[in-house]
Amino acid sequence: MTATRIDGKAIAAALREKIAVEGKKLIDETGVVPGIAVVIVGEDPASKVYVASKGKAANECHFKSVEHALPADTSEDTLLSLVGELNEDDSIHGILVQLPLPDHIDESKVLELIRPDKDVDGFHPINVGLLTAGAKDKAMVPCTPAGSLILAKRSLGDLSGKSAVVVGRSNIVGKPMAALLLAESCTVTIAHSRTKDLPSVVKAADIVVAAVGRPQMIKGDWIKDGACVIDVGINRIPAPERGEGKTRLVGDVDYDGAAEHAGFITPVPGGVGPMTIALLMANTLTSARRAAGLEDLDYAALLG
Ligand SMILES: Nc1nc2c(c(=O)[nH]1)N[C@@H](CN(C=O)c1ccc(C(=O)N[C@@H](CCC(=O)O)C(=O)O)cc1)CN2
Repeated sequence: MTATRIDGKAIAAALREKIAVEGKKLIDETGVVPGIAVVIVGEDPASKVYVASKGKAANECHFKSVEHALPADTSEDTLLSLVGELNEDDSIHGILVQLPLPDHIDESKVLELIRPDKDVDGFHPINVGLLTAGAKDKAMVPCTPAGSLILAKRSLGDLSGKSAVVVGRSNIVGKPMAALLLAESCTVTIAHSRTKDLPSVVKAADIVVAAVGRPQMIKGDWIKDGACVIDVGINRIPAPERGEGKTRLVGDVDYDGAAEHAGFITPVPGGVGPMTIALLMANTLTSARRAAGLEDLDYAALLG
């Protein structure tokens, strides 16, 4: 079997276009301009690229977009004060603090200060609790898992009764992904570094979500024939074949090997990553619509 490649880049672009139309409609009909503030601390090159992409996407969606770039030695108190100001700013509907933060800043303190209704990352304990309690319609859902779910549903249709394995138990991806799959009535296993016989656990799954942060760790012959493989990993590895000192991005899955078994598979780059940014725009629009007293949009349905 040769898998169908899931074109996350194209799907994300289509979704951003739909959001731009809805953003414009909201502005024209209510005067509410969706506003997002992205805060970055330090000089991490990858984080700078992601933050720039978020600003560009927000502009294309007709949103107000504000970037706060703080030096790496910014104190925790300074960052907390900024978040406090953004919480009070009525023109800002979404606040995102780019992760990772420098070691001297307590990440959970910062994330817990963001007002839950402006928490477009979905990392605040209130949003985590709503999602875990099965009330995802009231929550802000983390962008990467929400985007991954859209890709899986577009590939397989109804996920009810399917077996899913999420490899990785991070708060950002693994745990919310498992909650979303459970809400779709999948039978969900969360696998991690202590899981015994990981290849067999993966082999049993109709849906494999790889979010472990280890380049090409999941091998092709671990994948069940016809499975849907969603690769969340973004790892930069040396690529001497491209020239001295060159690198390339790979996922957590051995793409070529897995594509021989899977029915559907996301590439890296061009799979889940672009969906993360599209869903951030979706969450910002949701927050602005809620502030205007409007109901939530169904972004999967909007995509058609
Ligand atoms: N506050 C947050 N911090 C981080 C998150 C997050 O969701 N919220 N996720 C990641 C980084 N991230 C968004 O912030 C992100 C990562 C990757 C991509 C992406 O589009 N990747 C491209 C490849 C880009 C490249 O060439 O490097 C792809 O996969 O095609 C978007 C967003 C950690 N921090």
